[in-house]
Amino acid sequence: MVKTYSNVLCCTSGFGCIKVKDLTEAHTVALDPGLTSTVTPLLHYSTLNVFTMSSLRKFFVIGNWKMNVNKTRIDNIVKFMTAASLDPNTEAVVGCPSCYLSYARHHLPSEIGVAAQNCYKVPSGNFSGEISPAMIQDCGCEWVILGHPERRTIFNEPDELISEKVAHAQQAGMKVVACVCERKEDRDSNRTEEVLFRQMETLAASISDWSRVVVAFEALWASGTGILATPAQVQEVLAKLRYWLRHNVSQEVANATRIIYAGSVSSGNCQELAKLKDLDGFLVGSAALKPDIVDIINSRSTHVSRLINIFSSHERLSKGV
Ligand SMILES: O=C(CO)COP(=O)(O)O
Repeated sequence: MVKTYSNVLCCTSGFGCIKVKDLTEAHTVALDPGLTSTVTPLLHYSTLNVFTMSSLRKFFVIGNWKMNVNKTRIDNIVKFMTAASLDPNTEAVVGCPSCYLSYARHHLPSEIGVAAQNCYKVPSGNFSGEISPAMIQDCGCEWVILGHPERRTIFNEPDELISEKVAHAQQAGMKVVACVCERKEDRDSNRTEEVLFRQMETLAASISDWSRVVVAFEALWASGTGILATPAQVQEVLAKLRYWLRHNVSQEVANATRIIYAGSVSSGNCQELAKLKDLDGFLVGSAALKPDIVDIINSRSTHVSRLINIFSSHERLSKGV
């Protein structure tokens, strides 16, 4: 029996990640008798995990609370996030209003990161109403969301200012969720690529350490509008962003950088989206205030479990059991 899977790597937790074959995105693995003999020894480990290429980038889910929480609501979110079993293969972070950063950090388990939703471009000074990366770190938090679509569109933050903020946050040692977005009029006028690539260009100019950056793409036309982006639409844009990284930064950065999607992600659509080849997680708004965020954090585990099952049944078949 010959089965073909795309971009499959096998890994045992005891031995770290073992590449079955040096796969590029274009390769496929044929589980014919020749290759099966290479794969089979690995299948004997009980802790076998099977990953797609995209799983080399740890799945990343950030629930952005925006301006929708108070202490009581945070307590409630902390309760259901703490009680749930969260997939350890997902890096989970919450985006918290600045006045509650310390409170959220204090109450959430340390495995869940806390991000500020914005910051300014200098460490301190006479900038009423602003906070700095140093202040966020002083609250025990290591992440910041910059260039969020609401900052870009409601507060008219230009690319250049966002770029300066990213540069300073990186210099200060923060991890950054750098956002790019597409409006309905961009899509309607076929300007998606042009608009996103322009945003990527100004962002990239300010990034000194890509290993501490997650790129978030938001389809603004699919956020709070009742219109959902189809998986094909999401994949198309994420692939374009990865292409941009490959051609304008490097192959390594394109392979390693997590690109996540935002726009009405829910417990209903997350599993389907989580299978997309270039999707490495989600930036979640309204569903982050509800227990749905747990399903979204766990949306990949079902996919991985399914792959493990496929391999387990193949192993049983090859043993004739
Ligand atoms: O802006 C967003 C996350 O920051 C997206 O919000 P929704 O998930 O509510 O569409």
